[in-house]
Amino acid sequence: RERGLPPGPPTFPIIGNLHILPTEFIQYKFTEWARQYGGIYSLKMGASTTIVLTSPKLVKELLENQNASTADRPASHLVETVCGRFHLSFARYGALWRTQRRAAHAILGTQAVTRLFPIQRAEAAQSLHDILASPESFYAHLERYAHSVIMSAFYGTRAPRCESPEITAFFEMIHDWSALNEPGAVPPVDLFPILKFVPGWLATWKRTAMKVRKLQRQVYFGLLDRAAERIGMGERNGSGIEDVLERQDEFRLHREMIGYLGGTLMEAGSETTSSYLKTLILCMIAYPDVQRRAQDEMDRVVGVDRIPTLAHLPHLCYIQALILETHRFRPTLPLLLPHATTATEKCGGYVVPSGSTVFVNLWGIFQDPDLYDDPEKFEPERYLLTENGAKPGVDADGLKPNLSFGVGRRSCPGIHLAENSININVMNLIWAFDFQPAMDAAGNPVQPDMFAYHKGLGTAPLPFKCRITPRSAEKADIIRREFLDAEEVFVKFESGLGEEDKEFLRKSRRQG
Ligand code: HEM
Repeated sequence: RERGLPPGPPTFPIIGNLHILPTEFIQYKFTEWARQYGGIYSLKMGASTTIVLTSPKLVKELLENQNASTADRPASHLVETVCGRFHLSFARYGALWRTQRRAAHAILGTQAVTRLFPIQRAEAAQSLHDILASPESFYAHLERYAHSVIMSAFYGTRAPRCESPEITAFFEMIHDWSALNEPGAVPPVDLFPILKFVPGWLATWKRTAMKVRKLQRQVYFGLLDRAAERIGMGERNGSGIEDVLERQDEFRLHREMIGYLGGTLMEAGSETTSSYLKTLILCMIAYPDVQRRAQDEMDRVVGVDRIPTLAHLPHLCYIQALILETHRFRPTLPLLLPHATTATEKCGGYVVPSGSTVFVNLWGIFQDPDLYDDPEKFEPERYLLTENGAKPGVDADGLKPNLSFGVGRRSCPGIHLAENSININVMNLIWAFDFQPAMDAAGNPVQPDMFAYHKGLGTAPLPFKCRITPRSAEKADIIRREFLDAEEVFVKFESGLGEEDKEFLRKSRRQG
């Protein structure tokens, strides 16, 4: 470890700390080391340096105050093999990234997402209806919701059922893509470039990477071509792709960039949103008192004879606290996405060399007992005491309530769309349903495992069983009515659907 670097675990010649890195749930080890080495420490990966930040103050000092030199992403041979240089989330900092990011802002900025809100509301109404009809499939219904919103927002075509071909193809691809992104799934080709030359028949990861690339291109460019065809026929519905194609020269985007722009938005926005909502349900089951308090507030402010709207949210203090606590309790991206530095910087009095990888250990921050009382408990009340949920009186500089969406120039451009989705669905779900543990054969409640999460950079609760029932027959009627009313909004996004999707819609609308 070079002089001036933050401290860290002892290193081994050549490999540094590589041998002690866990290959799954790395955030737990990062947190253990943070308690030992402090809010900033370093790891050596071969010759390169990784910095781990577990202090909001130091996150602010490095990633916010020095945002121009900390906005890169680490080089990744895997990403280049699969997506070239056009994957907005993993793109190196530079002109290509800037071009795509500008286009993403045009589609997802505050004003633009106001136009998208009717489709989010309509999709959320379908979600309630789907859960009412088949509560045991709530997992798939939440995934469909999140995916369909982005499909409509960007491509202008929705995905009305879990089995819609656009959903199955996308999730088949994402399954392999997430597995490849798992730390340890691919040999350390970026540290030891010689490994790139291992022939495909010896390297399974290379074959999977090529399969993912093929699937991604089929899905992303297939959707792009369909959207272009629709627009060519004069059918417009205000979706992002219309703006992007119309302003293609102004944005300086070519076909390859547009294909990956849409693909990245689906990848970045779909699983994150559904994972958040699954965690919410998990917490409602494990913390029935919180559920009751949230339901009481919904009934008091919204009433029982109308569905909630965004206008109710400012009057729902406990629900707002619940939303923030769900982000804190199980952050969807527990290490955000890795940043990389393009200049040597100072942080906490230590040197952060140019070319370092920087991880924000959000999990470690959110579980820090110096910042939060009983951090392992799900307690929305903490956000009623202070804006960022920290213990009253502690120095919580840098602890923004929206830290879960990242920091600096790479922070989430989808935050407004995501927050609208979260707000409307949390209100809807709490208003509509009771969530209870599943029963075992002997009739005893089975408490879900609060740590049974998917591994990987992005996490989500593993499938769990529970009982979801409407809170009253009147509410069930309102849900059916809202679903039928949503057709008015949906109709503009359904023209390009396949026959099976259309038949499904005809049937569910007939049944109400
Ligand atoms: C619960 C929902 C979501 C959460 C918690 C979330 C969180 C994040 C985080 C932590 C990052 C990395 C920030 C960093 O590196 O500092 C990120 C990046 C990103 N997010 Fe989100 N996100 C969500 C939803 C969405 C949605 C709905 C979209 C778009 C439709 C989206 C698009 C993106 C993109 C494109 C990036 C990469 C930005 C870049 O590298 O320049 N996200 N998000």
